[in-house]
Amino acid sequence: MSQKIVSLTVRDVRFPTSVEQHGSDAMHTDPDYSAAYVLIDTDSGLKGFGLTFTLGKGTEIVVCAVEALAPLVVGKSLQEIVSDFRGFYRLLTSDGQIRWLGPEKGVIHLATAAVLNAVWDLWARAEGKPLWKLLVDMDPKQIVSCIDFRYITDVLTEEEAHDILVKAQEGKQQREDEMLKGGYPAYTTSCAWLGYSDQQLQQLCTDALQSGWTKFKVKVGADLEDDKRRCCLIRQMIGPSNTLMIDANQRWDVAEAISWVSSLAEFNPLWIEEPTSPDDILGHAAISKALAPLGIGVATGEQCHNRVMFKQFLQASALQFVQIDSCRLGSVNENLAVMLMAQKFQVPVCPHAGGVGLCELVQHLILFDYICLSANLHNRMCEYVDHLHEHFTSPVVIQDAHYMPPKARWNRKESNEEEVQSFGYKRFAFLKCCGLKVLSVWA
Ligand SMILES: C[C@H](O)[C@@H](O)[C@@H](O)[C@H](O)C(=O)O
Ligand SMILES: [Mg+2]
Repeated sequence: MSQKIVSLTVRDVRFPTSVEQHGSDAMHTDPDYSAAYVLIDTDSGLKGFGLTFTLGKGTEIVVCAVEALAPLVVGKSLQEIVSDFRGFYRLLTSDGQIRWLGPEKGVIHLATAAVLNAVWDLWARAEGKPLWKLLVDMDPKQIVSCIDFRYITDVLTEEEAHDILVKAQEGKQQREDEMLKGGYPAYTTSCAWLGYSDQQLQQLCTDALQSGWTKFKVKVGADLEDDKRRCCLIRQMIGPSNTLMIDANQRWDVAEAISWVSSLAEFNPLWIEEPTSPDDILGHAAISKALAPLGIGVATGEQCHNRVMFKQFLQASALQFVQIDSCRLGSVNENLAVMLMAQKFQVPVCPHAGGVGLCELVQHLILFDYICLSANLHNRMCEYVDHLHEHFTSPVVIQDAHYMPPKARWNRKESNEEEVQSFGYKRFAFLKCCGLKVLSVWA
């Protein structure tokens, strides 16, 4: 069957997370976790679901951008798209009248991600596999055929990428079995959003320790004395051997970042995340260099808007942890490019997932990264936040602080609408929202 795409619709979905300060940080003090939520319909009845993560009012603009891209998608068949996925990626990112808005950055790139995430979902459903499994089962040639290597061939050519993937085939089955059994290691950010009180932080940390969490991220950057007190509190609670990370969400200038983080070095953080402007590659390099003697790495990526930026971060040794994001970059296609470059530079990938739906999405990418690329778990972990999973028909499964791979197989022939919304790349069918309850209040 051709699976011709007959329509693409997009919804503005918002959650009032700011009311209880969930997701708050030094720059986003009142975030309402939101999504531009895309539905692709085909002539066969098969659907694809995709989203991009945004905050509150900004969602309106992303929705407009998705609508602007829709004519490039409607009328194409899934077969046509995936037989030249690189070409389709370029089509979406190179439109003569739209690319001026980016190119490949900002609102238009978030929209590209939402659309492509839905296309990947459609493909995974058509194959009857969760997305990670679709990727893991693809041969290296097919994987590289999805990637646009334009602007990165000075660091990674198609041939090199292919060789990296071929080399990593060894032990692949064993790693897949290992993941199915024990899952991929995760860390939690949910104990220590900036707007949480000390009491709340302590309670959440106690609960998290009891549930088996060993790696914790704390928001910092608004007030140094507050940061010292909160880091001290959490370090005391988790003990010296558990892992602590800190995240400033772009709050500082370069020199300020170095001195502020040096003052927090006694709490032994593994990384400082987004210490300064996400675009300041050389600034991040300076911070990395200054903090290396303290044993503190620099992590960034949630607002690193494309593969070219990641290329330069890697070339400049400006980051020690690559935080890919399934919605900031151009979906799976561009994330594959970044994971391959990270592998070449031997820098660990630790995906960003602080938002609605990001955990559900990015788990598929990190499973691919481990099984088909890195074969390494040292200093590698995927972020987890404990919010809004109830809005997904199949939320992520965390066991003993590990992401358990989605195992669903979707059989098109036996499906009904409920099943359609329950399997595949993700299952980001926000049932409650699509019932418009949340939408009508918050949109
Ligand atoms: C506004 C958001 O919650 C951010 O604070 C969040 O994505 C964060 O930077 C993270 O690393 O999870
Ligand atoms: Mg962050």
